[in-house]
Amino acid sequence: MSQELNGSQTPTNPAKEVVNLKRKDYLNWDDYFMATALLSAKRSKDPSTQVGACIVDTQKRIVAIGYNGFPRGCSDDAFSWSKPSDGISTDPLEHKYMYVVHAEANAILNSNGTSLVGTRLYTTLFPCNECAKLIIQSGVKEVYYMSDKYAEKPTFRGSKRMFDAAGISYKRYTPTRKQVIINFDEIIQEELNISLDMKALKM
Ligand SMILES: Nc1ccn([C@H]2C[C@H](O)[C@@H](COP(=O)(O)O)O2)c(=O)n1
Ligand SMILES: [Zn+2]
Repeated sequence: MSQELNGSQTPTNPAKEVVNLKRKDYLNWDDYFMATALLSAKRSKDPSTQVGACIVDTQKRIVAIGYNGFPRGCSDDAFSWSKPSDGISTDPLEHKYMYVVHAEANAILNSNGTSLVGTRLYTTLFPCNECAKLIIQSGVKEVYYMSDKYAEKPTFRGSKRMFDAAGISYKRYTPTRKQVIINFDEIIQEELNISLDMKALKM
């Protein structure tokens, strides 16, 4: 028996199945933002610890990224990446700590005037006390970190104390996958294969 539709009804076909080719292994948001922080860290020239940070707004838009490096104009060839434990020099002016801008600080500076109020910061290393001050003052509300390897150092204990007082939440991030691979070669090869296929088809 056929049914008549009145003005407020729309025709539906419950028997029809939607063929959905949506990928299943796409990156989830958190892995994507932490991977962005990790990719950013790859820009760092620090020989011992490369740090990356990525700041994301409530609409899941990346508003800033940064990594640890020397300030603009302070060339990596003129300033040293050594540190006291290297035994190269005892002069603090020869150590990286005097000059390096931390990843989180660089990310905040790179936000270029965009409000960071209510944002979330993904960082590959827990923020130090100096970065914690900037994070708090710029309005970042949440911190996701990968490593807390310096947790026992007073500067890192100090940041937790400030975060607790300021109501900033901080959480160690556990990725949902083992790796994110970016294989330039594979992409180039795929394009070569396609153009070879096209040529073969024309012949
Ligand atoms: N949250 C942090 C902590 C440290 N950094 C930077 C500062 C140095 O370049 C490096 C640490 O060097 P290490 O003492 O491990 O030889 O990481 C940062 O950007 N953000
Ligand atoms: Zn710092």
